[in-house]
Amino acid sequence: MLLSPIIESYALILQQPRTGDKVASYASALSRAPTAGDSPTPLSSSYPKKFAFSAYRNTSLSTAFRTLSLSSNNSDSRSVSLSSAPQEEPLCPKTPSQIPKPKPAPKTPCPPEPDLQLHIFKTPHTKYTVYNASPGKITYLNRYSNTPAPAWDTKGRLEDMETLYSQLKSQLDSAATEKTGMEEGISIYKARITEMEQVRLQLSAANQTLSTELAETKVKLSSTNAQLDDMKRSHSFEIDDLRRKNRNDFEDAKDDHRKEIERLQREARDELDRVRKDAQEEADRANKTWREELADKERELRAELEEERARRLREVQELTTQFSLQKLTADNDVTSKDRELQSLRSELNEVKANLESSNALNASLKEKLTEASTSTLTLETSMRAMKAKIDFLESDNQAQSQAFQDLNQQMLDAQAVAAEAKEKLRQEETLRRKLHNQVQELKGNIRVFCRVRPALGDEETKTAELAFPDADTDSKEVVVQGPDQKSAMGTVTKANNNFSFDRVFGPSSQNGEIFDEISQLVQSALDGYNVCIFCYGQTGSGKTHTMSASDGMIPSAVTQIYETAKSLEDKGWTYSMEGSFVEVYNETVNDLLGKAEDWNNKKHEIRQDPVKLKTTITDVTTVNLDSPSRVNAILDQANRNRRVAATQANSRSSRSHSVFILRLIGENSMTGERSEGTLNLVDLAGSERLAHSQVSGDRLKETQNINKSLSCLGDVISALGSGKDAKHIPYRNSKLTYLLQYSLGGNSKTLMFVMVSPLQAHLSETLTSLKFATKVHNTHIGTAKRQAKVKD
Ligand SMILES: Nc1ncnc2c1ncn2[C@@H]1O[C@H](COP(=O)(O)OP(=O)(O)OP(=O)(O)O)[C@@H](O)[C@H]1O
Repeated sequence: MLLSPIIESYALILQQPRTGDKVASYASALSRAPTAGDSPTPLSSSYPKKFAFSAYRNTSLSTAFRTLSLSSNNSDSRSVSLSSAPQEEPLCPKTPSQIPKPKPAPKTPCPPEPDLQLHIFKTPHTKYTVYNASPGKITYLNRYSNTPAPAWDTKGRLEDMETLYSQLKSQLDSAATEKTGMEEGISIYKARITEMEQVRLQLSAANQTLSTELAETKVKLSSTNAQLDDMKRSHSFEIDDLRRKNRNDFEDAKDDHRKEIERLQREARDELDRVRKDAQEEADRANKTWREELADKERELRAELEEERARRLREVQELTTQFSLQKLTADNDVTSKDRELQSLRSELNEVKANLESSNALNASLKEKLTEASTSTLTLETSMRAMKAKIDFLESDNQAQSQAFQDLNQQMLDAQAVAAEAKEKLRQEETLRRKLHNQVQELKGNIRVFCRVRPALGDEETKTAELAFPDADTDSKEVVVQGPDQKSAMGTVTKANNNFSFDRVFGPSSQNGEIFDEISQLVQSALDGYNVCIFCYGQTGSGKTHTMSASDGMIPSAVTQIYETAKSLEDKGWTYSMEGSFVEVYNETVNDLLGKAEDWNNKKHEIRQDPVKLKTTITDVTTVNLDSPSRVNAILDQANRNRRVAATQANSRSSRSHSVFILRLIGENSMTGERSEGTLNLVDLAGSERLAHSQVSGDRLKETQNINKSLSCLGDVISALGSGKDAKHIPYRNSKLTYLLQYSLGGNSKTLMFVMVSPLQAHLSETLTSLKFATKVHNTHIGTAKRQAKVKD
């Protein structure tokens, strides 16, 4: 009975799962081992013996013995054993190194536990088996018969007990030995634990050190990161600076490159100018030759003329003397004079021929200039090619730098040459102006052209007899058959009236043809001279058609001036054109570009500037002619105003003089020269004679005023021809002559168109007009001299 708790403890131990944690299981079993007062049963088996010792470690030997004795008294068994106790490794190794390491759980399932049996062997003849058939029940068996042991076998039991005692003692000894071993093991464990503690402390210290180092390393790392960031920032700044610098360098290089290209282009242009200059030089040489020839001719002609004049004067004196002395001799002298006159005529013809050859030279010069323009075009083409070349060169700067330098040199040379060419051109233009003026002077500063208009509509049958004998050659003569004349004998004859002018235009002539003849005068206006072109003739003779038709003198002159001014821009000239258009009606000046309604209210005064030789009209409209098309608008407005002012029976254009005043101001930016010319284009009122017009009242007054102003015009021209001083020229006698004061006489150039109607009904007026024109034609103004003859 006393052994049952121990057996139960064993059973519990044996029933524990076979895990590695045996120590915990045994401790648990011992915790339930009998305490003082219990009766432990010593174990004889070798392996559980240790635990028996443990079970009794707090029990005295006597108590243990007694307990066993008591137990043996109640049983036949002499020994106790655990028949099915597992033979496992020792639970408590002797050294720390023998501490069992946990083993992994067996992979195969454990075999089923057999019924627990405890065998205790005491003597050779007695056997006690403790059999635990069921919990709490122990049976003692005879060792031989394996039947329950008899209670009476005391001796056997004592022997068994002695045996058990000796066994117990030896077990206790061995337990003590084991205890010592275990204590040693414990001390070893302790030492080991101490060691491990030290190791742990060392490890802690090392850990601490490592932590500190880690913290320091972290600090260093963060400072390194900060440094790295700083470096990155500074590096990025440096990169930015470098980029900026690179960009600036690139821009500089680009600028230099662009400048280089511009310079090369300039040089190319200069090269072009140089080539142009070469062409110009060629023209200059021809021009120079021509000029020299012209100068020679001019000198010769002047000398001849002077000589002829002196000779003629002498001859006239001689003839006069001889005429007074001998009449017969005078006849001979007259004959001789006729011959001389003939010779003079031939000389005059010669002079004219020379002039024509000069004109031909002029034309050839023009051709050369055209050639020069052509070569300029060629040069422009080559310039374009050069530009393309420059573009190509741009693509490879490095390789082309040498070529650029060469080009640069060439262009510098060309620049110098171009400057020279420009200077020569300018000199050429100055010379051309001078020569042009000389030619105009040679032609005469007053010229008369005659124009016969065609018969219109049903006028064909009523025309007068007009002939143009030299129409195929000079076109200078017109022959008008006069009215019937009865002789004393009663015969009726018709006299031929021959008129000779600078140029005669027949009925088939067109405005364009006429303008060609006067274009040189327009050029003179551009060169700074005052020019006056007026149309004289009876009503309906074609004055307005010649002046103001769409292809008339006024539009054509403006167009030519505009074009010439543009072409002179190359030579440094800039022109401004101002136009005004007035009429002189009944000795009053009206503004044709103003409002016709204002004519009665506005008074316009003519003001003269004797210093600048300039005429101005107060309060008159002045239009800036910035394009040729403006002139048509001006002419339309003038016509509208004239229509408003006209009465039913009185066309205003027939009864007033209209004056188109074009002021041309040129400035040369190269030379600083300035020119100021005026072109007056005058459409005179009808020149019908008072006696023929048979009018009265207002019409009479108009006619009187017209005749007065036309007569004054004749007087002024006559006075100019007689060489009178400017002070004695009667400009002030009429508004018309006063207005044209600085455009008639002096250095000015005058052209009169005498307009002729082809009608028989107008014959008388035609003859009167032609005679007046002849008078003007015979007037010599300025340096050029003219001679003309009129045969009645
Ligand atoms: N050369 C010409 N060719 C064709 N028609 C012309 C020519 N000359 C004049 N005419 C016509 O003759 C007519 C009269 O011409 P215009 O009006 O020019 O004369 P005018 O002398 O100016 O007259 P007015 O003194 O009244 O102004 C117009 O119808 C005009 O078209």
